[in-house]
Amino acid sequence: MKKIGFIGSGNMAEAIIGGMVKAGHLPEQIVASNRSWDKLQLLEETYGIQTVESNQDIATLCEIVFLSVTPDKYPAVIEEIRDSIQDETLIILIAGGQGIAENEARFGRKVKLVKAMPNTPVLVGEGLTSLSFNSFISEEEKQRVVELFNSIGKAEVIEEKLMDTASAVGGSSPAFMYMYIEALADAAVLYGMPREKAYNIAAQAALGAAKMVLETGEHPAKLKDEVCSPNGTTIQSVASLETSGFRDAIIQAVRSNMEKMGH
Ligand SMILES: NC(=O)C1=CN([C@@H]2O[C@H](COP(=O)(O)OP(=O)(O)OC[C@H]3O[C@@H](n4cnc5c(N)ncnc54)[C@H](OP(=O)(O)O)[C@@H]3O)[C@@H](O)[C@H]2O)C=CC1
Ligand SMILES: O=C(O)[C@@H]1CCC=N1
Repeated sequence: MKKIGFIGSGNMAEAIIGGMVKAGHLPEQIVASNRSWDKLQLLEETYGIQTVESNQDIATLCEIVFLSVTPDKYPAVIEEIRDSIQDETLIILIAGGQGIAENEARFGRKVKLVKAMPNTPVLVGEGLTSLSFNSFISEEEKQRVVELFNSIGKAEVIEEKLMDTASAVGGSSPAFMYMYIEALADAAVLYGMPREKAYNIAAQAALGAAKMVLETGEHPAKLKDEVCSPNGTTIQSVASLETSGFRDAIIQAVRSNMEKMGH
C-alpha cells in the first residue's frame, strides 16, 4: 500500500493525521516518526496509525512525506533523508517561512516539493491549506495533493511569493480567533453567563459570521452594517472597538508575524 508519512509528529502533524482518519483515510496508510517516542505512542493508540523509529524509514516507505518539524530542524532532517527519498516521492514542506528554492538546494537534486501552509482546524475537516508546487510536479500529482487537503478542509493554490502572507493570515490566525472567542466568553462570564454557554455562544457566532462571508459573498462591511441597528447596542460596541484600535491591533499582529519571517 502506498503510504503517507510524517517526519515530526507534533501539533500540526497530529491535526492533519486526525483530520485524515476522520475523513476516511485508512490509518494503515499513515506512518509517523518523531524525536521523542511518547507522542508516537499516543498517535498509535488514538488513531491506529503506524509509527517508526527513524526518519529514514518514512523517506523509504512513503510516496508522500510531510516535513512537519519546526523550520530550524529542516537542514538536519533533509541531510538525514535526502539519499533515502525516491525520485517520485512528493515532499510536503509545511514549515513557516521555509521556501521551495532553499529546500531544493538542500536536497541538491530534482525532488518534487510542495509548499503547504495548513492550519489546525484540519482536525475537524475545516482547515485551510495554501499550496504551491515546484516545477517537477505533474498536473496529476498537483490534483492528488489538492484532493488530499480538500478532504480535511479547503485547499487554495497560490503563488509561492504569497505563502508567508498565507502563513500569517491562514496558518497563525486560528490562534487570534481563539483569543477573540476567549475574550468574548470572559466578558459574558463577567455578566453572569456560565462559561460553557459563553464559549458555545461566542464560537457559534464566530462560525456563523465566517460562513456568512463565505456563502453570501457580501463585503464584510455590509454584513457588519446589517447588524448595527440605528441608535442600537452594536454600533456602540463597534465605536468602542475602533477607539481601542481593534483593526490596527490585527494588522500589527500580521505585520509582526511577517517581520519574524524576514519581511
Ligand atoms: N501549529 C500550527 O498551527 C502550524 C504549524 N506549522 C508548521 O508545522 C511545523 C510543526 O509545528 P508544530 O506541530 O506546531 O510544532 P511541534 O513542536 O508541536 O512539533 C514538532 C515535532 O517535531 C519533532 N521533532 C523535532 N526534531 C525532530 C527530528 N529531528 N526528527 C523527527 N521529529 C523531530 C518534535 O519532537 P518532540 O516530541 O521531541 O518535541 C515535535 O513533536 C512547523 O514547521 C510549523 O511552522 C504550519 C502551519 C500551522
Ligand atoms: O507559529 C508558527 O510558527 C506556525 C506557522 C503558522 C502557524 N504556526
